[in-house]
Amino acid sequence: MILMKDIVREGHEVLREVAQEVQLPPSQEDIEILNRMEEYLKNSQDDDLSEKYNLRPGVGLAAPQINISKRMIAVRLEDDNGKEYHYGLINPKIISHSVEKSYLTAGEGCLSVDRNVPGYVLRYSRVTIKAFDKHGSEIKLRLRGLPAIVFQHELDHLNGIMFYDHINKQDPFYAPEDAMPIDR
Ligand SMILES: CC(C)(C)[C@H](NC(=O)Nc1cc(F)cc(F)c1)C(=O)N(CC(=O)NO)CC1CCCC1
Ligand SMILES: [Zn+2]
Repeated sequence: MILMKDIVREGHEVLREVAQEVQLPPSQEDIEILNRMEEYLKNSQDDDLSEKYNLRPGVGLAAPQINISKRMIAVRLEDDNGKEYHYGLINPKIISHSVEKSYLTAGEGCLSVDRNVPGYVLRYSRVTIKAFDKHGSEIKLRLRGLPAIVFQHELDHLNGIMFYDHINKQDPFYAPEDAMPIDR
């Protein structure tokens, strides 16, 4: 199982690389990696297991964060309506997005960043993502709200982008008029 020691922290070059596309259909090895990433999120959200193994509760994880420079991400969260988003995606890409932006009013953190970096991270409010699942089938996801934020955060990791790269240097809490705040 993935433990916190397996999650690379900022400063590790793999977090600044553009990850490699995964060959389809995915190999057993790649499927196993994706399963372990999904399992980490599940374990980290289980009160007993997260305490027992000292896991930081995560809602998303990208393969580069476990030092695997491949285009795979795992997401596990529920939105405000209780809809579950449990996904393991291969070669995800945004194929369309809103002009409007959204941001978490609490700012963002990262499992690979052991410090607080205050400021708003502006992201597209709505995104359509095309990806492949572990069976190699193509899937399309239309996302908004917190799920859209999480998927964009994970996708950034596949392109070597950290959340704080988006924070306005002059005014970290700058948000355009028409941006939509999302409270946790
Ligand atoms: C780094 C950490 C703080 C653990 C963060 N969790 C998180 O934001 N939880 C959360 C947020 C909400 F808005 C509502 C709620 F119910 C729980 C997280 O897992 N990640 C995953 C990560 O680092 N992936 O690489 C960072 C998030 C920041 C915004 C999207 C993902
Ligand atoms: Zn992150």
